[in-house]
Amino acid sequence: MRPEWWPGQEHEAFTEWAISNGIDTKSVTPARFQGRGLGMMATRNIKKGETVLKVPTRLMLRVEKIPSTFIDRLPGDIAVHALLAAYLTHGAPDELSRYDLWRKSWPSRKDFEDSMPILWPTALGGPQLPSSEDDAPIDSEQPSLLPPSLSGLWNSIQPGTKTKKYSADYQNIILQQAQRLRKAWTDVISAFPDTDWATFSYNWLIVNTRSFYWVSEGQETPEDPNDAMGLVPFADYFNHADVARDVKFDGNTYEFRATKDYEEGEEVFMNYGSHPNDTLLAEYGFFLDVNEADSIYLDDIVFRDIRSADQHEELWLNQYYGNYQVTLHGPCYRTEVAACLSYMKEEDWRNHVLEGQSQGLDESRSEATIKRWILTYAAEADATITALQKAMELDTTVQAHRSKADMLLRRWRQIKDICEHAAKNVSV
Ligand SMILES: C[S@@+](CC[C@H](N)C(=O)[O-])C[C@H]1O[C@@H](n2cnc3c(N)ncnc32)[C@H](O)[C@@H]1O
Repeated sequence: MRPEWWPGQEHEAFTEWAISNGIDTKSVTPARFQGRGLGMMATRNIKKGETVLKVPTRLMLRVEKIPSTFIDRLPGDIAVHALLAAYLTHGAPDELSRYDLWRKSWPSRKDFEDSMPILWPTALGGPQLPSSEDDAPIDSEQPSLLPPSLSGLWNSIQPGTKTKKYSADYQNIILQQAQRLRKAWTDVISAFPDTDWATFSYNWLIVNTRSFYWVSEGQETPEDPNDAMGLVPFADYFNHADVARDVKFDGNTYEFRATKDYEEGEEVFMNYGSHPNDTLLAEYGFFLDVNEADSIYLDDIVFRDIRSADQHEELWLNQYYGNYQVTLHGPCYRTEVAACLSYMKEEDWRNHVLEGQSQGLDESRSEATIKRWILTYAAEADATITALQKAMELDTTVQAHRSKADMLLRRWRQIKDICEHAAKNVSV
C-alpha cells in the first residue's frame, strides 16, 4: 500500500527527471501534506546548516532561456513576470517540451481559482479582470469582504485622503496585483491576439506563486525588484513557513540549506519572505496560523485625523508618510510619530522627531490616539465579520464559494485578534 503522503505518479516521474538531470535531492522528496498540497519531506535526519537541495541553474526557466526572436515580438517594457508567462503560453512546443514533466507537477487552474483572491468572484471581493467569466458589475452598496490591505476598501469608515504617492508594498495588494496582470495581458495580446485568457492567467499565477529571486551573474539588480525572478525546477515544491532562510545561488547552482534541524519524515520548509498574512493570501493563496511577520496597516485611519496640507508636508519631508504598521506586539514607531503630529504644533513635532525634544508631547494622549485608531480597525473587523456571516446565509454566490468565505472569516478573526492584542500593548 502507498503511504498517505505518496505524491502520485507524475511527481515520481518528475523526481526521476530531476535526479537524472543533476538535481541533488538526496535529503528531500515531494510528499503530500494536508492543506498544503505538495511539499518537501525530509528523507533523513537533517541538521541545521546542511544542504537540502541543489539545483543546477542551467535547468532554470529564466529570461536568458527565452529566444530573442520571441522577446522581440513583445513590448519593450514588458515585465519579466509577464514575459515568462507569455513564453509558457506561446513558446515553441519543441523548446517547451523539456519542461513537460515539471509542468505536470504544478497545481491546476482550479487550485488557483479556489485559493487566489485575484480569481475570486466579485461578490467575495475579487477584481474585475479581462475576459473573466464573472462579469457582474461591482455593486458599490455591497460590503467589501476582503481585508483592506488587499482591497483598499472599508465598510465602517470613510478612509482619509492621501495627498502624496508612496510605495506601500503591503497595502492595496490585490489592486496592484490586478494592475500587473492587466498590463501583462495587454502586452501578450499585442503580440498574440488569440491568447486564451484562462491559459495565460494560469501561467501568470504559476510564475507568481513559484518563482525565486534571480539575477544572472555579473548583472545588477533590476530597477524593479519584481523583475529579478526565475523558476527553479523541483525547488518549487517547498512550502512556506516562518523559519529563517538560507538560500544562495551563483552561475552554476541554486542551493537551499536547512535553517533548523528536521527529523526524517518531517516537512522541510522555506521562507518566501517576511510577509504579513494578507500578502500571503493575495500572492500565494494561503496564510499561516502563527506568523511573527503578520501585521495590519492604519494609513487609511490615520489620514482621517491628519488632514492639513502642512501636516502632510511635515510627514513627507521627514519620511514618515504612510506605512503605519501594527503587529500583535503593538504599533510601529512611525505610528507613534504620526500620533504626536495629530495634536502637537508642527514646530514642536519637528523638534521632537529630529532632536528628541519633548515640548508639547503628551504620551498619554499619543497612547489614546493610537488605541482609538486600532479600535477603529477592530470595529471594521466586527462589521465585516457580520456582513460576511450574513452573505454566507443569504448570498447564493457566496454560498457557492463556502470554503473561500470560511478562509476570509478566519482571516478577519485573526485581524480582530491583532487589534485586541496590539491595543493592550500600546505604550509610547
Ligand atoms: C512554491 S509552491 C509550493 C508547492 C505547492 N504546495 C504545490 O502543491 O505545488 C507555493 C504554493 O504552495 C502553497 N503553500 C505554500 N506554503 C504553504 C503553507 N504553509 N500552507 C498552505 N499552503 C502553502 C500555496 O498554494 C502556494 O501558492
